[in-house]
Amino acid sequence: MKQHGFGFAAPQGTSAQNKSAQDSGEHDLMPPIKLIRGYLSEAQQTALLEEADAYPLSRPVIKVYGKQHAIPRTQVWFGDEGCDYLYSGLFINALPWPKYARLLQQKLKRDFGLNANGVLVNRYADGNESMGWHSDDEPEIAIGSDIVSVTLGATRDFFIRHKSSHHKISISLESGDLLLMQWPMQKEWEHSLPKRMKVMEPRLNFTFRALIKDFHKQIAKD
Ligand SMILES: O=C(O)CCC(=O)C(=O)O
Ligand SMILES: [Fe+2]
Repeated sequence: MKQHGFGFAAPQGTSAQNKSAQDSGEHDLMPPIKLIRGYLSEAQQTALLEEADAYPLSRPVIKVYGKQHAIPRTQVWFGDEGCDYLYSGLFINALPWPKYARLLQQKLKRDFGLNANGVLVNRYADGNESMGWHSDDEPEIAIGSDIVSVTLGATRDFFIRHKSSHHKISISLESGDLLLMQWPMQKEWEHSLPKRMKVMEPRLNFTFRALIKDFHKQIAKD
């Protein structure tokens, strides 16, 4: 792979906050998020996209309402040792961090103090691929931790909906954008990535998460 001589330095002007969140309701109920447009430079985006060409993505089959379905996207989980993830009833062993995903994790630590020890990478081949409504509220996610989502490739709409009022907002996420989902968003809000048939290009999304190390080993012992 080509080497990109840059150090994932802290960005200039990480100022935009909630600006492009389109409020579709009458009231001002807003999820605890921060949106940073253009968080990654073009060079950083290229490095990650090129690296991702070699990621061992798979399309696991999960149970939804009692029926088995192949997920409408492909994914891979990278993380520290002991940071395995049980996601939609699926046990995923952490694979070792690739170089640029690791550099991005370290940059998020510098810029936000984020203690992520794993990242779920989702790839949506085109607008026909999607993710349904859910919260990232698995028990192994460390209490009080934020989740950071970084988008590469195609622009896609991202929905956030309040669990009880169903108040919904839509954010158009573009390549290089970062969405910080702050604790306790996952308790009160769900999110989804709807299908968009006009989108022909692939999109990659990295969600960095802080897991309780050895959570599953602990459970097995109990
Ligand atoms: O692709 C996205 O923007 C959303 C990904 C997501 O919600 C997840 O991985 O849990
Ligand atoms: Fe999610």
